[in-house]
Amino acid sequence: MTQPHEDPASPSFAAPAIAIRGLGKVFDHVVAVNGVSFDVPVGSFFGLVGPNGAGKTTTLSMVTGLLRPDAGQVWINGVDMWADSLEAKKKLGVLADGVRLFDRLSGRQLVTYAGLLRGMDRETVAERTDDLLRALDLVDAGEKLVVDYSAGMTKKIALATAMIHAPRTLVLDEPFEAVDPVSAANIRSILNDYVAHGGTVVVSSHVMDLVQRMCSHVAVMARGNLLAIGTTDEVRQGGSLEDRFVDLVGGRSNGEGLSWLHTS
Ligand SMILES: Nc1ncnc2c1ncn2[C@@H]1O[C@H](COP(=O)(O)OP(=O)(O)OP(=O)(O)O)[C@@H](O)[C@H]1O
Repeated sequence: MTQPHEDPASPSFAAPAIAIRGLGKVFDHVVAVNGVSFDVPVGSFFGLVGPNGAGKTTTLSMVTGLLRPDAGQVWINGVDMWADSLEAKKKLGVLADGVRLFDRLSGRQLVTYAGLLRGMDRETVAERTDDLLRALDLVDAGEKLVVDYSAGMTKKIALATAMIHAPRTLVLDEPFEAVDPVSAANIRSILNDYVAHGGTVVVSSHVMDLVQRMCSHVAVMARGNLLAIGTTDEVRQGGSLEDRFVDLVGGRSNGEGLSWLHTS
């Protein structure tokens, strides 16, 4: 199980990839995240799921140092994100939702910039940029400005910027959104390979089928609370993850009240 039992600040604590304790955020009286606590084990492929407005992006933004929590703490491989952000951020690669990219750069320039910003030498950055553009099927688009990319291409180039420095943990908010099926399969195999070699991946997604097939662990959030957490098999309890998700979250409406939409 991935529910926390120990204090991450204790010296005997075997640091998970991410430890979250009592994390909370309120926006204008809306409780976006309501004091959640969980661990993401090292080497796991961890899915964070929940309906629209559940608090997934807010949680991931606080985990990755983009949004200051109102309450609680986050440790990345044992390093306190908000006490030592610089050190904690070195261990992370982040694909954030809705964050602007420098889109007047070409794809190649953007990935190169991300590598240099991480303090890598030019030669390694150039080699890895070539590898990433090839793996993500962006070689032809490498010289094109990011502002002219499609939504899926933008997602893929942002993913490349998150991976260039070979972080220990990747936190990816909706990495498959708008991405075509072939590119999604390529991204999945890159991520599977990364996990097989000791990396940790956290993804948020609305696609239950994908999460069930891909993730070793799942957390289900709704209205800022954690409803279930564990290995994917523990959470789905023998059924499909989608059925379990609907059971936990509720809210099926069957289109009631929309009879005016019927054409005959
Ligand atoms: N900057 C903000 N200002 C005000 N309210 C916000 C802000 N960001 C998020 N919220 C609110 O916090 C709640 C959680 O939003 P969040 O974006 O974290 O949900 P989510 O689970 O990522 O949703 P989705 O699946 O639709 O992306 C929502 O009620 C949202 O309206």
